Amino acid sequence: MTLPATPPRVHVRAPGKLNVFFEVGGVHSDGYHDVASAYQAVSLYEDVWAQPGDDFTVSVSGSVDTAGVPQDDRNLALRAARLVARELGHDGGVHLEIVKHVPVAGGMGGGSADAAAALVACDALWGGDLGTQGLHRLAARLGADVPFALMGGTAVGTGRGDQLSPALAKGRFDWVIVTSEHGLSTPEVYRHLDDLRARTDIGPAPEVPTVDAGVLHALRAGDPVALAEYVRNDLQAAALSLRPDLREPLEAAESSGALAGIVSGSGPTLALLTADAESALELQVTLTATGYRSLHVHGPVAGARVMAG
Ligand SMILES: C[C@](O)(CO)[C@H](O)COP(=O)(O)OP(=O)(O)OC[C@H]1O[C@@H](n2ccc(N)nc2=O)[C@H](O)[C@@H]1O
Ligand SMILES: Nc1ncnc2c1ncn2[C@@H]1O[C@H](COP(=O)(O)OP(=O)(O)OP(=O)(O)O)[C@@H](O)[C@H]1O
Repeated sequence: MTLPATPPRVHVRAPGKLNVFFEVGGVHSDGYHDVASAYQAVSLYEDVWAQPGDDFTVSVSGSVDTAGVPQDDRNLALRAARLVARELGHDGGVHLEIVKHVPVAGGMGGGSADAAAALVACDALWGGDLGTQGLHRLAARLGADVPFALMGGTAVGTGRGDQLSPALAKGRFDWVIVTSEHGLSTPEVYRHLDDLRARTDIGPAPEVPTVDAGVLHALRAGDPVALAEYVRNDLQAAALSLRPDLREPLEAAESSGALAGIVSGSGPTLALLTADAESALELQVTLTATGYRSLHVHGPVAGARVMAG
């Protein structure tokens, strides 16, 4: 007796990210800003399963509120799948099953992780061999954060944030993240920063955004205390202006043992740096008892990769 063939199914996991340091320069006519980012991939993951289908379809579930995630052609992972199909000349479709753990519109690049995972999954499913460079090229067409979700680890991103070079990081960094019920729109936060720069005294955009050498040194040394001196995010002023309620948990964290606290990317998730895993656990317990939704994560972790089974 022959058993019916099980359709092939590829499982890829991709990480969320924090911007340990983020400097924003001037804006171009296409609406994009020059940036300098020190990215770190952290242990909060998106899982994507890809299996052959007649059309391009997606289903989304997870441990976070997924109500804001489109399940049609606007879904970034589905757009990634279509790009791979076009690139490989593949004429079938795919069903993507996404299980999300990264907060939606939270500033941790969850949609970008889904897209990176879909690129890798579809390339594997259809027997393509796009390779690191081919995948990176497609990733950059999908969004500024997508190439880093492919690469993972710790890296410096310039240009739109998509021109990457790996950064050395020793050991692990323990972070507590504080999540919000409602997300922030990335373009709106960037626009608000431009507006604040034009109207207030927060200072002008840097001519050439650059990651401070102190950040790279602290990462290389595996020294969270030194890193705390340098963590910074230019989008923070805009995110806090749009969401003043974030000031309270930031202050609470800093008085409860965090070495430093910043808004992650375009927010509203907060990233709190701690000395080690034990301190992170203590901080998380304190913040949870105060009523904040918090999670302990660590970085760096690997980028999008195929999982066994
Ligand atoms: C805030 C960060 O998450 C930090 O890593 C990224 O800069 C945003 O990356 P992303 O969400 O992948 O961004 P995209 O989807 O490419 O762009 C969304 C919008 O964000 C703004 N954007 C994004 C990246 C960049 N360097 N400058 C920008 O001004 C633009 O308005 C753009 O239309
Ligand atoms: N697969 C996806 N997962 C989540 N959001 C998606 C996806 N595809 C499209 N989107 C849209 O993108 C928006 C931003 O989602 P995402 O969760 O990536 O935000 P983010 O983490 O703030 O992004 P970033 O930090 O890269 O700016 C969502 O509000 C949603 O409308």
